Amino acid sequence: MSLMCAILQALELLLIRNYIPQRSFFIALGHDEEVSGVNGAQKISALLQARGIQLAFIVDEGSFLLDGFIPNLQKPFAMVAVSEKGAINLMLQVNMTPGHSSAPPKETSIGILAAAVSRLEQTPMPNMFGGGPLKMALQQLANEFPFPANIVLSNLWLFQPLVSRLMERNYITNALVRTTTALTMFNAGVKVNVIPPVAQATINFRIHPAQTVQEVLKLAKDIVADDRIQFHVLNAFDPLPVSPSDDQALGYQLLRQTIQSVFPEVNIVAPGTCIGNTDSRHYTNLTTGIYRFNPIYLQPQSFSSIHGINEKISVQAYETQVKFIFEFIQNADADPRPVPHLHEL
Ligand SMILES: CCCCCCCC/C=C\CCCCCCCC(=O)N[C@@H](CCSC)C(=O)O
Repeated sequence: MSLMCAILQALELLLIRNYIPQRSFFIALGHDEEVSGVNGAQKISALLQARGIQLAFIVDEGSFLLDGFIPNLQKPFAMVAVSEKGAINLMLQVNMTPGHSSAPPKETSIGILAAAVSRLEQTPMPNMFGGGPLKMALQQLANEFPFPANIVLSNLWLFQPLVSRLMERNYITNALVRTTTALTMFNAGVKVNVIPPVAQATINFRIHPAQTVQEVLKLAKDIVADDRIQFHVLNAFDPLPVSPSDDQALGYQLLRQTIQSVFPEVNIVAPGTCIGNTDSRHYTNLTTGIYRFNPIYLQPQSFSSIHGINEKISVQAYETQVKFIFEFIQNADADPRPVPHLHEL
């Protein structure tokens, strides 16, 4: 929400200054972003495609200036998400004969389903650490760590098993190394003395970039291993492709340049994976450069306020958000050539 307001406010400031852009900018604000984007972003994307428009890159929400997420890393760093996890909403259902609770059967629909979802919760999907943006980010961050972590991260060919285990210890970094399994809904029973005929549970999986919808479904079926349980895929999509982050990647380099200018205290800009889902997945038909970055600091203690209690942003952080977008639009307008990568900041 704050990002949307910041975009509009930055545009207003540009208009007040009679700013006339040289290149075309599209501002796409979907009204249903939190519930799939099917009637907003998906339709905007189809309309742009019908008009023959191709985009140099797009920027959406989905990652931050991360502060305190990795133990021993003293300074914050900017993570620009160049990919995004996939997702499956899977509904499990058990149908049993209803009856009077005074003489219950050995197993009920609720008991069978509860055991199944518990198996899913207790059996994490495999740790997929080993490639993609996360490994690149850790290698870029290596020199920011004190000894011996710097040596460990510079030599992932040797220490990969150790690092992948350490990542599992924290529930946020764990989400970066595997497909996550979240039990989000459970419905059964309408009366205290009736054995219910139907029990339903919904599981929200966020798919690691190295896996697919089909692979995760197969794993889930193998873990549940109970023919009495029906599987209904409510909706699903594979992880998003990885956008370029090399020296020639215009969108990434413009973000890096603007981050360095607006947040001079940040030494490292690294590519990463968005663990949530954004509207940007509806725009893969228009560009291969999709970058997710919200120019605000995020600390682990604020993570739970996203979609949680007392979600907020300080006035100062909001002002910086506006400043970032104001500068980013002008930087993107100034020169269509990628900005050379500076290794020493
Ligand atoms: C190198 C280690 C650092 C690890 C830090 C990771 C921190 C990531 C922090 C935040 C991720 C927030 C994700 C934002 C996504 C916001 C959008 C959103 O909520 N989308 C909904 C929409 C669903 S529609 C299918 C969602 O449920 O994801």
